[in-house]
Amino acid sequence: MGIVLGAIADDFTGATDLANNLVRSGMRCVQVIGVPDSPLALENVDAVVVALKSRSCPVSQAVSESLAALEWLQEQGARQCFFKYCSTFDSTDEGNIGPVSDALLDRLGAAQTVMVPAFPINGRTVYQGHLFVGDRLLNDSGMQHHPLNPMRDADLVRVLSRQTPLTVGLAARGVLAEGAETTRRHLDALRAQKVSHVICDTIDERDLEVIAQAVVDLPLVTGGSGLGQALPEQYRRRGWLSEVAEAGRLAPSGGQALVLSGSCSRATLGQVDRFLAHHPGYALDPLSLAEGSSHLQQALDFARERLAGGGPVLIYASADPERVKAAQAALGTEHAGRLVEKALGHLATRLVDEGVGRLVVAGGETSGAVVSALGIRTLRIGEQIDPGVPWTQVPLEGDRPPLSLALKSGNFGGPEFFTRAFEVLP
Ligand SMILES: Nc1ncnc2c1ncn2[C@@H]1O[C@H](COP(=O)(O)OP(=O)(O)OP(=O)(O)O)[C@@H](O)[C@H]1O
Ligand SMILES: O=C(O)[C@@H](O)C(=O)CO
Repeated sequence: MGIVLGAIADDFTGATDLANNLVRSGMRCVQVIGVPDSPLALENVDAVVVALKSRSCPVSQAVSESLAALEWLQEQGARQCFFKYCSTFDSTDEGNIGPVSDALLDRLGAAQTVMVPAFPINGRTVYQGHLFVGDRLLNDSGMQHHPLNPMRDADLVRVLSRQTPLTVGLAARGVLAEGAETTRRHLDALRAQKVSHVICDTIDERDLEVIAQAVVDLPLVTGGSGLGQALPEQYRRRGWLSEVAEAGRLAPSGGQALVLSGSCSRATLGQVDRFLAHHPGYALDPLSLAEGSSHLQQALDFARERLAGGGPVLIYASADPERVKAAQAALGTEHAGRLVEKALGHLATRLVDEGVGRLVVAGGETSGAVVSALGIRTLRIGEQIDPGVPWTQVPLEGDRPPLSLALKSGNFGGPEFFTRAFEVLP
């Protein structure tokens, strides 16, 4: 018997977020970085999340990597496929949510999928197809300033329709309120009208349960990690899960404590400010990084000195929208981002080599860069720090104890996240 759920996540923090919710709902889950090129031991595993870095790359690359992940997950016997993207629907008019979903549907020979980005516990809800972050519409939530994929429209039917030639429809709250059977019939009716993508309203956990029940037999579901919290119960009812697993407890960790932040999201900016009130931090500036290696060397020296003094230490490129815009105007958006990601990846490898054993990374793209630089292939999910962000554990080479690693999505975590993370760790 193969795995029950095979998930493809378009970034690394998103993958960890989904894996965290699956584990908390009782699935035994492994997260892998990229499509594995060697066989994995998957006994006693119910779900595998393949973490890609396909959110902001060219469409053709996102499609081909996602299809390769699907093929691998099918080889592992996955009964259902889950395309995980951001709860703030991060994408542009070109993609990648639409084209990747289209390609997955086509490869699976399926006529329809649902789009369920909501994550109510973290304030992401959808009503009449409009995405809210807390009490703000998406386009007024700070996401309109995102460095790579500014979200300037909260109407997801409209947003997705710009990304796909297929027809996009809506399962509105009124339908969900009638229960799973009515929702399933609504999906069937839309399918008969050739609606391939159905944006689902979701205002609370109950809606997620209804959706999960209505879509458990679809070959492909898509969305945020909220749906991942509700699906395991449906798999259990189908008898597909053999036992209720407990979220793994990680071995106690040691080593120096470091935070690397490349996220410019509103929540991260607040967390950076709070951390700096009591702890040392060094600001990386893309314009100075572009001038040569001395700025990065200064950051490294700063971190070494402060880590030796006991830490935790923060190195951050996180900056307000004006400063991000200025750097992007001078360097180009992609180049500015790449300079920052490369610098943080370099700091991570050097400082982990030198004794950092507890590492928090903020930002999805940033996490992708850091995890790739560290050559990490698989992650074990451990204690949750805040909703959507668990500690994970990664084996290190030689006889070194494993690295404790937390990958924080830009807008996740409470204001004191960067200090709280180290308090939660055993
Ligand atoms: N000062 C800066 N100027 C320009 N670009 C920056 C700056 N600081 C960070 N960046 C880039 O902005 C991007 C931020 O994306 P990232 O995914 O890491 O964070 P996020 O969007 O807040 O997180 P998430 O995707 O989890 O919501 C990265 O590519 C990063 O390198
Ligand atoms: O869904 C979310 O908000 C996160 O898991 C994420 O993908 C941010 O990068």
